[in-house]
Amino acid sequence: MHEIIINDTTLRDGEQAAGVAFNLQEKVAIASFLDLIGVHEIEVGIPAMGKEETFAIAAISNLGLQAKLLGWNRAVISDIQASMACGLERMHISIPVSGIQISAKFQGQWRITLQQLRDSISFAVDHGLWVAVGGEDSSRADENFLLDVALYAQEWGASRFRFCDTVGILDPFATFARVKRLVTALTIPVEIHTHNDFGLATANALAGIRAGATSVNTTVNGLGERAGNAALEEVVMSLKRIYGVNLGIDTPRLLELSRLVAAASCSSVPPWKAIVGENTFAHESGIHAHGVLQNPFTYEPFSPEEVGWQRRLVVGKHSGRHLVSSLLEEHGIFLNAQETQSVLDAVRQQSIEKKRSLSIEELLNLVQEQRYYHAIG
Ligand SMILES: CC(C)(COP(=O)(O)OP(=O)(O)OC[C@H]1O[C@@H](n2cnc3c(N)ncnc32)[C@H](O)[C@@H]1OP(=O)(O)O)[C@@H](O)C(=O)NCCC(=O)NCCS
Ligand SMILES: O=C(O)CC[C@@](O)(CC(=O)O)C(=O)O
Repeated sequence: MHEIIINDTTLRDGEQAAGVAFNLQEKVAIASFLDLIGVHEIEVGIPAMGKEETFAIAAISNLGLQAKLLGWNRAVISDIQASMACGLERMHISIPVSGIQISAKFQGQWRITLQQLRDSISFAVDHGLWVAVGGEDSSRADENFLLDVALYAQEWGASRFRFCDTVGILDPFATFARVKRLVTALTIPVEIHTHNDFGLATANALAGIRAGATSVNTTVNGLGERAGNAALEEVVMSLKRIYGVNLGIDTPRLLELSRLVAAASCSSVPPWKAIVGENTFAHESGIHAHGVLQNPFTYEPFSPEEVGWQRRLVVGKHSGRHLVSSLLEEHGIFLNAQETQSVLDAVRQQSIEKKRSLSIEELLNLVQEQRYYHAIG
């Protein structure tokens, strides 16, 4: 597959998630960690937001990171000036491209919209800046109009065009077709930006890449507006494991990064969240655990260590004899078939009462209780 750039927007679209507000230290820590694990580009924020944001962005910009840093701007010259004042040299300029957005923001005057885009690209290019343009709501735009905007952006000096599925309404097939059309018509690279309103953000990001997008927006844990964005960890691991594309990202540190962002965003990651959820390499069910005990790949797509986890085998309502025996044998306890079954029955009962799996200590206590019952019975 072609070269793929990860342009992570945890610090911009991620932070736009309702109720999330990173402080200076958190922004710096997240940017530094993204850089440390090898993320290629970071959209650091929106300098037009004012003092606190520009202070944090300037601090990141002064770190001398390897990753390329982009500031997000409206097609407004004062926004770009604010980005320049932070020391940024790469500008992302966003412009609405759908009828509904142009009506709401530019009273339907698409000529004025285009003029503002041209003026802001020219301003940035004249100041020696690298410019990317984002077509906000590209997925709901008239396809010919979208293409015209992208071609104008290219002609006016933009070096990349971002296709945004702003309200996450496309499926992977439609994403592929729309992005392909842009990739075929443009000479500048295309970036894909997807939202998760129907749970398709990662699938759509991959479809965009398959269609020829060479750059993809991600956020850690899929954080972002409404249902969020394509998750960094999902995109990176899908590219690595499904498509065999190694981006040079230190994937064993993805879990640490996820925890950093979860703490900074005061939001916990669901246990079943792909790649970084705590259940992703936990096995409780009897049939699965039996398989995993023979060969972990029976029920794992790749090794847990590859993303920073360790495999967990836990006993609970759905467990079977093989798992119970195996865990007990690790603690030097060898039971016969009947004893194992009675421990398993007790595990099921306790698990239902407690509404969770049991810890190893609880399992060992159960064995002791069972033995006691047998002794007095
Ligand atoms: C950018 C920001 C500083 C502007 O604040 P504000 O001046 O108080 O204005 P509002 O947010 O209420 O309204 C947005 C304005 O930007 C305009 N606008 C929206 N998108 C635009 C674009 N891509 N290019 C140019 N103008 C745009 C709107 O038409 C509206 O203009 P108006 O003030 O002339 O009516 C503020 O919205 C902010 O801090 N935003 C950060 C988060 C955010 O909105 N992200 C969304 C990215 S799409
Ligand atoms: O970069 C752009 O042009 C738009 C990016 C955006 O994130 C804007 C948003 O809704 O916050 C989107 O999804 O359209």
